[in-house]
Amino acid sequence: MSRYDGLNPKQKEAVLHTEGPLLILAGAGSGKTRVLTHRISYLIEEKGVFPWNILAITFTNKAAKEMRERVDNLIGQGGEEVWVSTFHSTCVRILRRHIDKLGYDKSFTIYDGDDQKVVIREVLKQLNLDTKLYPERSVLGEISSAKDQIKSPEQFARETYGDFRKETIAKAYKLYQDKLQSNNALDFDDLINKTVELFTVRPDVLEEYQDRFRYIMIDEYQDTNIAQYELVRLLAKKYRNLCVVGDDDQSIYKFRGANIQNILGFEKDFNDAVVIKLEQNYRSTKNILQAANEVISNNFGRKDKTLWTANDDGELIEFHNLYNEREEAEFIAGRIIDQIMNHGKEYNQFAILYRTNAQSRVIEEAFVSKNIPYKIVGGVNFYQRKEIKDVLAYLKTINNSKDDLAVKRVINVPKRGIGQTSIDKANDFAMDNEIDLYAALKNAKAIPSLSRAALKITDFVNLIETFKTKANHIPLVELIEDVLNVTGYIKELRIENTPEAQARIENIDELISKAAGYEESNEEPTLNGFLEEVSLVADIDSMDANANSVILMTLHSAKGLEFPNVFLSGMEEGLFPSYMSLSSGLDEDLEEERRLCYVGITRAEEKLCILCAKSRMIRGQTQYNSVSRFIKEIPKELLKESSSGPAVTDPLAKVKEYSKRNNTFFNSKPYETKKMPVSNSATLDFQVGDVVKHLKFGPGEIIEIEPGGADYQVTVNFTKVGVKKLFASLAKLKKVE
Ligand SMILES: Nc1ncnc2c1ncn2[C@@H]1O[C@H](COP(=O)(O)OP(=O)(O)OP(=O)(O)O)[C@@H](O)[C@H]1O
Ligand SMILES: [Mg+2]
Repeated sequence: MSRYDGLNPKQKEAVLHTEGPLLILAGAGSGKTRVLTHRISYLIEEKGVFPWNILAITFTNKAAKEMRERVDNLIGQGGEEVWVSTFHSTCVRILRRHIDKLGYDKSFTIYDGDDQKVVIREVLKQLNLDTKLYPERSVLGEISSAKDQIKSPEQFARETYGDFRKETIAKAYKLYQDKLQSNNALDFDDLINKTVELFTVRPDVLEEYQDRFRYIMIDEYQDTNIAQYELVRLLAKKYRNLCVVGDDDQSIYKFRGANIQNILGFEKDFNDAVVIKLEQNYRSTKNILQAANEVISNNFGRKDKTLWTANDDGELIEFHNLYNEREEAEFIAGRIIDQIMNHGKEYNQFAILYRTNAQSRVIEEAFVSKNIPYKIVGGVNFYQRKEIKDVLAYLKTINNSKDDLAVKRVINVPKRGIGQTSIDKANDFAMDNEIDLYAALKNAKAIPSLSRAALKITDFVNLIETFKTKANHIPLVELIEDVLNVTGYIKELRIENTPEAQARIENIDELISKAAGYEESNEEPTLNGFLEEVSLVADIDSMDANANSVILMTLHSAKGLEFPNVFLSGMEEGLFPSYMSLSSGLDEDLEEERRLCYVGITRAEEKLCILCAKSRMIRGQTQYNSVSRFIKEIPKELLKESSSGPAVTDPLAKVKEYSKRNNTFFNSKPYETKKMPVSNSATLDFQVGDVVKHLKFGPGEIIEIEPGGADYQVTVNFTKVGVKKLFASLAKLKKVE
């Protein structure tokens, strides 16, 4: 039996169709990603294609890593020669070799969102623009969307002629771009656009890559933007072996320029494309899949698809309407503990998904107080932390001293008596002479009115120069340690000796471990390579599938992933669908939210639990929102209220919870009021004085039983762990006869 027999006939057809354009358009969990990995192995093993002739593009680094693992498992040796990477990493690899042809240095730096903000701030200042009228974020947003459409500053200016505001933004865009170039830096959008530019101005380079990537595959195709599509179109033009897989119902990045038209455009640009539809879902239970199908069927203007599954019906979908966000968090925590203690589940089988990053904090707090290990994906990224950015800025300065931002970040960190005025003078000097800041610093003595600061600047330059020399001879880890010691950075933290400083030291240690790992896993580790790897790590990479912890992330980050148990939290009007999508009044915005909901529901394999809160603190204000319309779109026979109560620790909250369950739960039609099923506490089979056994704590004696609203609170004196108060319905105590 061949490994391809495990595929259904449609999937097999897609795997076997290797020559010419192919579009696989299919719903969630239908095996699109699986088809791609099998296709790669089929090309290599059955068609004799060289691994290095294959390019597979995924949406996140995490997805690339997973695909790489699957490919390695399928084909073993040689698999590592296949390029499996995101659009951004693919472009970085190409640009590192060829960007000099566009007038950049090959050691260019990649700017993240924070770096971009620093640059745009300078731009707005230089153009004397009022940041109230031109907020940084919105100017950056407009620049980014111009870049998504591959519009140069000049083209943008031409198209906006006559519109004063846009003309001003065009000027800002131009200056922003000039600054990036003189810093020898690219932002994330540039990575794609510069590669397209390279391929356009240098057909010879394009052809080299066309010959290299004879077989191209793209996952999550529905979320590519115009620039990315152009890149693919160029690469695939010669051999036309392009296979894209996607689901128009999961297009959730319109705000980043993703363009559903690309799916339609594909059929136009490659008019002989074969289209294959997959209709069987292998991921979810019947109930979960039906709920997803029902919700998405409310969108108009979609390609109609019928997705079915041979999986079991599974459990009903739970829905809980809680009092506020804290109770929601407590509920989730209680439920997870119950599942772990009484149902043999593991932490890593749970994922909590939410619409906005800010929702995670309360859930995190509940988890911390209950000792639930968790990993948060997104939010404050490790690489956004001050100390990490500082150390990296040193490394960037050593690697590419044209990077003015990095130089400015470290020139007086730790403090070495170089004040802002001196830095400004050096900066002016650099601008006047059209050189980079570091070059100006090297010439400090020539800068007028620097006086004593010139000496200190020269010391700084000498320090960096020593590191530069060392960088070529010593391992990366040693270089980082050297930087930390010689500059006194670590000493300063040690002297500070606060828990916060300690945490910073631990983070730096973590970065050193990261560098050591990089050196071990790369045959030719370089400082440049390390910085590149680090700057490409999207938030999602902090997720380690092997770690046994609960995963918290936004719905956007969850795309393509699957988990046995999923909690969808904060399903309220104004939060999900978002206030923005409701207030715009545009159907397309609401439909994008609904697609996001479809993505969320279809992440669940076995169990889905949907939550909402009657009141919620958002940006410091309590809001009272009604139940999300998306919940109302799920047929009520698929929903149920769970039978075990939440682990509410505050007794008053428990009473509130009880009255809510019996009076107000589901009070908004179309749902009927459902009575909380009598919890097992009503039939307690033990009394005070009995010896009982607990799954985790072992044997103990019942000291007290207190009746509560919906449950009993039982006080037990355990032989091993002492006195504990437990909720009867959660604790599952067994009387020892
Ligand atoms: N023919 C098959 N037999 C058994 N399991 C399958 C088959 N096809 C897919 N699966 C399993 O179904 C699950 C979903 O597959 P996959 O992740 O490839 O779907 P997808 O279409 O890419 O989903 P999404 O739209 O969410 O990205 C995976 O666990 C996969 O291993
Ligand atoms: Mg997929």
